[in-house]
Amino acid sequence: MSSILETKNVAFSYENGEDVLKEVSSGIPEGKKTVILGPNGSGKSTLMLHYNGVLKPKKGSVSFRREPLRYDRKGLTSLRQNVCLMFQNPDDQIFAATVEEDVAFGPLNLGLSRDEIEMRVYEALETVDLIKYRERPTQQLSFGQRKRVALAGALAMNPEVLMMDEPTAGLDAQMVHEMMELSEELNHKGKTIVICTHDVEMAYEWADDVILMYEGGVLYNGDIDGLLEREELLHRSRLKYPTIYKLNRQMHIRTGEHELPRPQSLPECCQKFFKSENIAPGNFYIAYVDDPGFDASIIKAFKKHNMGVFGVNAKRTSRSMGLDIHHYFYAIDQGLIKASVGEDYLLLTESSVKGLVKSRIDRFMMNYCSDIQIIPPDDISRRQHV
Ligand SMILES: Nc1ncnc2c1ncn2[C@@H]1O[C@H](COP(=O)(O)OP(=O)(O)OP(=O)(O)O)[C@@H](O)[C@H]1O
Repeated sequence: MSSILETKNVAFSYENGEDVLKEVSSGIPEGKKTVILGPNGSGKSTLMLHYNGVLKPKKGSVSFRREPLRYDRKGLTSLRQNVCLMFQNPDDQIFAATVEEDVAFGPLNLGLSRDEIEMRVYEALETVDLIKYRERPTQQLSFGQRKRVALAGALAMNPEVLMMDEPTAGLDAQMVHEMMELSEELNHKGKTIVICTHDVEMAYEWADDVILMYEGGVLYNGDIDGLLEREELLHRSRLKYPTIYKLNRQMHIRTGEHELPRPQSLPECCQKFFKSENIAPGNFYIAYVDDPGFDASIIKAFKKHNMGVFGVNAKRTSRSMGLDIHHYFYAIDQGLIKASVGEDYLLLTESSVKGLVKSRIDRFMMNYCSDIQIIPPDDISRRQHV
C-alpha cells in the first residue's frame, strides 16, 4: 500500500527551542484509516500540522503523493485542497460570523463558482446535521456544534485526506459514535482518514494503521495487529492495552482458547466467549431507504428495540419520515448482538454504504457466527407483523 503522505527525518522545535519532533519518518497509507496514537505531549498534533503544511520542518521533508511540499502560497493552497485538517479546538478554526459563512470560507478561497460553493456548503452541513443552524452566529453554538462546523468546513473542501485532531474530545457519547461512524463512512467513500488520539480503545476498534508516537519520535508505524504483537511498545509509550484485547489474552491464558481471531468489537467479543450454544441465531434484515420500492411500513414487523439505522443519509431520511427506531448509533453492532442471541433485527441503511455494512457483517459471520441469515429487502415484506 503506497503512502499518500510521508515525512522523512523530520525535526521540529517551537520558539522555546525544545526538540518536539526528532527524526520522524512516517507514512499515511492511501484509502485507509490511520490513527496517530501517543500520550499527551508526544508530538501528535505537531506531526499532523506538518502533514498539511501549517508547520515547516526545521530538518527533513514532508511529501504528498511523493512530491515534497512547497511552502509558498500557491503550493499550500493546492495542498489544502487535498489535505484538510480539523483542529482539536474548533475555536482555532472558526472565524466567520455565521455557520454557513464559515463553511463557505475554504471553497470561496478556491475560486469556485457560487453554485458550486452553495452546493458544497449545503452538503457539508447536511452531513454533520447542521442545516437548520446554517444562519446561526457561530458564537451561539455549543462546543460540540462548533466542532461539527469545523468538520463541515473541512468536508466542504472535498479533500482526498481528512485529518482530525482529537475529533471526539469534549463530545458526549452519542456525538462520539456519530463522529466515528461518519469517519468510517467517509473512508468507505474513498477518503483517507487520519485521527490523532490517545484513546487506545477507539484506535483498536476503528483504525487500520497506527503511527505510535512517544517523546517526539515514532515507536511504530504499521497495521494495528503488528503493534499488538509488540507488547513492549504500548508499555513504553505509557498507553494501556485495549480492554477487549486484554480480555482475549486472559481467556487464552486461563482457558486455552485460541488467541486468534482477535475480537475487535463488543459483538465479536460476546460471541467468541459467551456463545449461546442452545439458541438458533436470528435473522438480519437489511432495507435501503433510498431504494425506490422502500416501504416504511415494514418497521411495524419489528420490535422497536430491534431496529437500527446506519449511514448519514439513512439517518436523515428515517428522522424526516418520523420513523420510531431505537438504534441510531452502533446499529450494525447492536444488530449482530441481537441476531446472535436469536432475535430478528432490521437495519435501515442506504445503498452508498452497502459494501461497508456487508464487510462488517461478513467479518462477524466468518469468524464468529456463520448461521445468521441476511434477508434482502424483497423478502422483508413477507415477515409477519409483531
Ligand atoms: N505553540 C507551541 N509553542 C511551544 N511549545 C508547544 C506548542 N505547541 C505544542 N508545544 C509543545 O510541543 C510538545 C508536543 O505537543 P503536541 O501538541 O504536538 O502533542 P500531542 O501529542 O498532540 O499532545 P496532546 O495529546 O496533549 O494533544 C509538547 O511538549 C508541547 O508542550
